[in-house]
Amino acid sequence: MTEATSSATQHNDNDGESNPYPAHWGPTAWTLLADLRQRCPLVQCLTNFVSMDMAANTLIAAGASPAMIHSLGEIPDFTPQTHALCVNVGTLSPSWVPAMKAAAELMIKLGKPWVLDPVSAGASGFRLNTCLALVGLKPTVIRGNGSEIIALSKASLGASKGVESAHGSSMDALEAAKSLAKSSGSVVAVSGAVDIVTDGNRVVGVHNGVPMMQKIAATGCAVTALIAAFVALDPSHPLEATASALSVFGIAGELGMVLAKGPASLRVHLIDSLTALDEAALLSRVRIADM
Ligand SMILES: Nc1ncnc2c1ncn2[C@@H]1O[C@H](COP(=O)(O)OP(=O)(O)OP(=O)(O)O)[C@@H](O)[C@H]1O
Ligand SMILES: Cc1ncsc1CCO
Ligand SMILES: [Mg+2]
Repeated sequence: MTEATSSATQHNDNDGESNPYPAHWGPTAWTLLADLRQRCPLVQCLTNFVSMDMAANTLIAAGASPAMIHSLGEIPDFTPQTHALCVNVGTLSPSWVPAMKAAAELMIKLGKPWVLDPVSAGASGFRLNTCLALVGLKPTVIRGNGSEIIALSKASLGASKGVESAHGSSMDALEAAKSLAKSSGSVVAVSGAVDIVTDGNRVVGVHNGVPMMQKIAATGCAVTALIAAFVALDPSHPLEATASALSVFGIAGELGMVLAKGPASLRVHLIDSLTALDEAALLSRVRIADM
């Protein structure tokens, strides 16, 4: 047993009342990851230039198949072949918007899931209006940091540190996340030390990951792509799929951290750990709780 696995067993050994993490979440997350590796869902990503590499490698490490195909002209032929779509506005320019809308509309028409990452939604009017229009196209899941979810929920420009959250805790965005989930019909996830996932009524917290994950560009974008792959497997249970993807990605970070010397090597070891993640390590580390 590695050092990482042995310490994990201590905090998730189902020792009755002292353990706040219901035992069903481990098998739920493992079943989805095993299914993902078996079915290798094709995930189309219209994503920002910074995240293309990290998101593609995260999808491959998990067992999915990424395609960073974003031109409007290819959508009618290509998008129907996909199992899920990820739209990320990180390096938005006006020429990208028609393709984002067309791909999302086509997924809805085909009854397939799509996921929105509203990077820095409150940074400018153009970005906010684009994100609000995309929310109107009924994403299955919206995943952002605290500032992004608050800006979307209030439909107003707001404080952020560029693409990073200006809010110290994801909990600051809990009410905004619930309200956005209710108004949009989407599952909403807020990343942070504890990732919050809500459908507007039910709320779960995912207590996996390590703080250094924030020091790697595009970990948030990568986990949004991973959520798209998980939702492809079971589109009728997006809350379970989203919480499981966040937990699996966080666990890969925890395991990677054992070998990492800093953010650059954590990035490498996170991808390696996600590739190698087995049932025993996953079951001992999943930390998802009702809130
Ligand atoms: N303090 C923390 N402790 C543990 N995990 C964290 C912490 N902060 C963030 N994470 C994890 O890091 C990942 C990225 O979350 P973050 O909130 O930094 O996204 P983001 O701001 O959208 O990132 P980016 O825009 O760079 O892609 C998530 O998987 C999240 O769970
Ligand atoms: C740094 C950065 N700028 C636009 S998108 C992006 C990646 C993290 O969201
Ligand atoms: Mg982000």
